[in-house]
Amino acid sequence: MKIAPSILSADFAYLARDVEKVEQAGADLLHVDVMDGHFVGNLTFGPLVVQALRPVTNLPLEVHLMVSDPGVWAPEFAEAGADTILVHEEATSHLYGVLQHIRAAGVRAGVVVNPGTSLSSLDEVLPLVDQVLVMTVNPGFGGQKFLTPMVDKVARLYQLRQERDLHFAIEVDGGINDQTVKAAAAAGTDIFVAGSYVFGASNVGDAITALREAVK
Ligand SMILES: O=C(CO)[C@H](O)[C@H](O)COP(=O)(O)O
Ligand SMILES: [Co+2]
Repeated sequence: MKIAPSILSADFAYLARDVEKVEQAGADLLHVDVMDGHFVGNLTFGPLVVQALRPVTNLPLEVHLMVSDPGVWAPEFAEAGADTILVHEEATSHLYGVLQHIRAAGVRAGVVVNPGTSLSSLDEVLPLVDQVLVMTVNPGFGGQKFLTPMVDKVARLYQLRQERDLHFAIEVDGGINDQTVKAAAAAGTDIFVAGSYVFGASNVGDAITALREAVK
């Protein structure tokens, strides 16, 4: 399993310190929630923050683009040093092209589905992506409750991957803690985003260990 702490729940006044903490605690990558106040009702980081983080960590940076114009912003985040860029299916009518451009920039490309979006809408892009992110909360805010019905969606995605002999990583994002991680793992998740559970803990290392122990 890979654990991707979401810096949405970090202390922004001490971002580099918090990133270092999770890196030392054994996190596998860093999840950066980019929100534009339009696609979702919250406003967070721009490419300059990714550029600033790049030299302070060796962790791969994955950028979760919750913006209305992913085709406009993806090249900016690629340039800033993103290792993976995740684009919402719901955000663009040019999904295939945006994913192609991300890959052409030498960056891993992923697609994201909101809880209400069917996996069938990903049919044509699945062979093109390195990662599929299943939202397990409605996007926009950290600290929300895990949507249990999404476990079945992950299981269906896992089955689809096998049937079509594809190799994308399966990721979940939202409401992951030492309980919800179990069902998500059993359904076939490879990468777990965790924001409030990790950064809200008194010891981030203990929180990361608890996630790993919970799925053993
Ligand atoms: O994309 C997100 C919200 O849109 C965040 O990555 C997600 O909510 C993580 O936070 P938490 O683990 O606290 O739910
Ligand atoms: Co996210």
